[in-house]
Amino acid sequence: MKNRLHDYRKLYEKHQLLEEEIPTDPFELFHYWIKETETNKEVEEINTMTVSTVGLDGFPRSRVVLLKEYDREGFVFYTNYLSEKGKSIENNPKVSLTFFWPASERQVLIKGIARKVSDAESDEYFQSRPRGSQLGAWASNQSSVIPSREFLQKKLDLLEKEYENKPIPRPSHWGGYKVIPSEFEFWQGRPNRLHDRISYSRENELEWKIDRLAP
Ligand SMILES: Cc1cc2nc3c(=O)[nH]c(=O)nc-3n(C[C@H](O)[C@H](O)[C@H](O)COP(=O)(O)O)c2cc1C
Ligand SMILES: Cc1ncc(COP(=O)(O)O)c(C=O)c1O
Repeated sequence: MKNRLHDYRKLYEKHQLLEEEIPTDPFELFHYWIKETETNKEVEEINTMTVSTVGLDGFPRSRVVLLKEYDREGFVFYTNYLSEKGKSIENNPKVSLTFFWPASERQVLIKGIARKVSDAESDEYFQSRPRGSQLGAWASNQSSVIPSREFLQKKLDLLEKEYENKPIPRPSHWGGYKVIPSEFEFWQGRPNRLHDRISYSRENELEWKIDRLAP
């Protein structure tokens, strides 16, 4: 059976991205796009991004994570350092991030190097999470094969008893990565599939080369 999705056809026409209107600093444009998307209250989880890594087997692998912080240096997400992605990053810190905001017909691609954030930063973020999520980080040996759902639940039950009325420390294998970009691409959907694509490549600490790419 062939399932055709040919009739999904959206015309992109909400915005444009023109050289004369963009900042020289890609972080500024990213910030502007996030802030603008945030004003649309119908958009959920604007901080989701796809992080792609190169696995130990040489294959790329992508998965969604939550962007928790960004500044003029980079983009931070939190995860298990011993997960598949954690092991991949330790072996090869070259990653890409992809944001897709359908409501504003925009995509942002980022190429960069992932570095662990400091223990102090990871501790601070971990302590801000709900206790359930903190215990979840202890309970889940992320990416490993487990026998059943019950196995996880039992671990959680034991952890709840162990940490009853006690602060929950951050597992040393759980923390943040900051992706330091060397390239950004801002994609704005336009009619006739002739989208605007503006790329920023890092030239030095402060300067970026701006190019328009064919859609
Ligand atoms: C909306 C959404 C947000 C997620 N956020 C995170 C996150 O911030 N950190 C994380 O480790 N996994 C997050 N996940 C789960 C990951 O997609 C993935 O399943 C998990 O990190 C294991 O990936 P790996 O086995 O490739 O390392 C999220 C999934 C979704 C759908
Ligand atoms: C496995 C996993 N770890 C971490 C996170 C980040 O969650 P939090 O917002 O609790 O830090 C998520 C979010 O979905 C997740 O699924």
